[in-house]
This record gives sequence, structure tokens and C-alpha cells, in this order.
Amino acid sequence: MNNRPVWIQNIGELATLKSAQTGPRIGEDMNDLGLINNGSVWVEKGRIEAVGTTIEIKEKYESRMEEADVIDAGGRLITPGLVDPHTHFVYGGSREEEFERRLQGYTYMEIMNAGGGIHSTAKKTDDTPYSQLLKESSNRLDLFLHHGVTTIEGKSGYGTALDTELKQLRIMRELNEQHPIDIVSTFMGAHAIPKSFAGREERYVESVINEMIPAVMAEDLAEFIDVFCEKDVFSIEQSRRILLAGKKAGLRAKIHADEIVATGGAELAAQLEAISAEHLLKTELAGMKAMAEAGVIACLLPATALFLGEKPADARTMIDLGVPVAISTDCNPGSSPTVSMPLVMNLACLLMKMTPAEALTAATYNAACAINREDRIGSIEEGKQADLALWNVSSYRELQYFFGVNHIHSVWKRGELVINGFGR
Ligand SMILES: N=CN[C@@H](CCC(=O)O)C(=O)O
Ligand SMILES: [Zn+2]
Repeated sequence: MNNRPVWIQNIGELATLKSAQTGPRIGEDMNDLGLINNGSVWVEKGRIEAVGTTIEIKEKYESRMEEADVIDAGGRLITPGLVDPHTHFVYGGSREEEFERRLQGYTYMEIMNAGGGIHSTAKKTDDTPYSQLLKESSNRLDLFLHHGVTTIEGKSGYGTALDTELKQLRIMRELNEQHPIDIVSTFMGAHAIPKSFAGREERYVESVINEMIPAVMAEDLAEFIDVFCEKDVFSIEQSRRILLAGKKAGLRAKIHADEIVATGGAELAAQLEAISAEHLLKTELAGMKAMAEAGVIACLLPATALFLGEKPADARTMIDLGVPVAISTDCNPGSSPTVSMPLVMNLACLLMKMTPAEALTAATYNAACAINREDRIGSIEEGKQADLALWNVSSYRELQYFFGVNHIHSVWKRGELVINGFGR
């Protein structure tokens, strides 16, 4: 830990995301970025001590300037470190052959029902030794960091049995200790019904409830539970039982809902007071209204929609109804092989017609809310972790507009410069 204070000054545009409102931002508040022109941040012991204009911070810390490492941001943009609230980043192998098959016309579910898709990654993840899986996942985290991401959520769910679930979750725990990125873990044993349980689907649901959840809790390996609630995967009733069992054990609920077919997953999320519902490509108005009413965060995944050739989620209606919206990469080898939150922000604007400001809110503060971390990350305010991203552009609008490029310059994690673009 750097014990010297860090004074970052001459920030052309500082998007603090600070707001008088508490809880996830909804409606017009998603456009309020708490912007400061010619901004400055004073960081001490990994925390943000003060935020203001360069002149204000200079005056406030005049007597202590000598002690500080002084950084000139050169008129660039600083945002909170990006938060990716939905990933499956611990996995073995790759699925580029399946990508080609989909380009030839096979659908995602056809491939999965024929034993490919999630089943193929589960088999490869079973077969990848712990140390190799750890190394490959750590390399992926490096890529996330190079795209300005300082916290991610990670899900288990690639395995044909409990031991692979535990392997994935233990890897996330170990990486959380080793890697600069903070990892928040979700147990997703209900991602696919293993082929060995064909015809005995109920038996698998029972095993998730009676064997897997207790084993995960015994090692305190997860904070959230998630289910792939989908036609031909887990039904509404199976999803309800699994999520209720998780909640009873102390996990907060998330749900992959209405991705391929509208099955009522959004309504279930509202009934169970899930913290978030994911995908929502096919969600109907009633489901959106129920989510708005219950305060469930919509975690939207435009890179997945693009990669699967599906129409993206109706973010505009959700925002207009008061549903809090977050966005995420959904990094996984089948439906979204990307680590780029900057790309996801571009796609949120281009495909879902979110404003540049809404996309930034969805990738920072609201994303932090979707993983219950808004008390410490997601905005640049006094007392929060000094997780900061410096971009090689002068405004957030430019970041969202000049697309397909990684504009990252430097990244601080808890006040430490972990990606250093100075001098280039
Ligand atoms: N849809 C379910 N799960 C993942 C995809 C997993 C895979 O295809 O490997 C998702 O969120 O997109
Ligand atoms: Zn997912």
C-alpha cells in the first residue's frame, strides 16, 4: 500500500457519479453524473479523502502538497473504476466452432440441447486442473483491468458435478485475494441440467438445493445465487424453489430471465425481491412494471444480444418505467466472449438507445448496486475506495461515441496505480 497521499489534478472532466439520491439511480437521475470540470481528487490510504475542482483541492491541502505524489491528468476524463456485475469468467476451453455453427444458422438452444453450449464448457471446465483454470482466469482478469474494470461479479455454473462448482468458486476466492480486481461470487449450480440427469431433472434440482447450496455455504464461497430460468432449462417453479432455498441459506437472488423466451422470469424476480434480473431480452411490459415496483435492477447485456443475433433488451421502456438499469459484459465463452465494458457502454448507446450518461451510470453506480457494493464503490466520493479510471479522452460523451477502441490510460485500485499509462 502506498502510504503517500496521491493528488490527481487537472482532470478535464471528473464524472463523480455522486448524487443526493440513495439506492440505484432511476429515470432522469441516470443522466446525473455529478460532473466537475477541471476536477481533482485527493487520495489517502486507498480511500478518497476529497473531491472538488483543482483550485479547491489545492487550497484545502496547500500545507500538505509536499507529502503527496502529484499526478497531472492532462485534461483527460476520470470516472469511477468500471464495475462488471455479471460474468462467467472462470471457464475451461473455448467455443469458436460453435460460433461458426451459429453463423451457419443453428440456434444457441439447438446447440445446447444437442449437448454443446454450456454442456461443452462444463465438460472442459471439469477437465481443466485447478492451477491451469486459476491461471487462465487470472489472465482474463488482467484483460478486464486493462479495460478499466476494478470490480467484477463471477458465477460458477460450468461443471457437471459439485466438485467443479466448488473449484470455480474457490478459484474466485483465491483470485479475489491475489488480483487487484475485487471479485464478488455467485453460485450458479442451476445453469444447465447435466446430461447425466436427463429424465431425472427433478433429482438435479434436489441436488442443487440439498447438496450444493449447503456445500457452498459451508465454505462461505458465495454471496449470491443465480438460476438460468428458461424454456427447456429451469422452469419458473424449479427456479423459484432453488432461489428460495438459496435465500433461506443466506444468499441474495439473481436470475437469468426471459433471455430466449418470455417465461415470466422478470415477474418471478419481483416476487422474490431479487437484487437483479439478467438479460430480459423478451420481457413483456407486465414484467418490467413488476420489476420497477419491486426495485429489481435490470442487468442488461447488449454484447450478448449482438453476439446471439437477438434484438436487445428494451432499455428505454425500462428506464421510462423507473426500472434501475445496470449493464455488463456477461463474459463467457458461448454467448459473449468479451471483457470490454467500454464496448458494452458503446453498445448500450448504439443498440439500446441509452444516453451516454445513462450508459456510464449503468456501468458504475448502478452496477455496484447490482452486487450490493454501492457503499464502497461505483462513485467518486469522500470515504469510498479510490478505484479510478483515467481515459484518453476529454469527456464521457467522447468515451461513448468513439467506439470499438479501448481508451483506457491508467487505473487506480484502492489508490494504487495498477495500470500506468503515464509517459506514453
Ligand atoms: N444464458 C445463460 N448463461 C450464459 C451463457 C453461458 C454459455 O453459453 O456458456 C449467459 O448468461 O449468456
Ligand atoms: Zn450470464
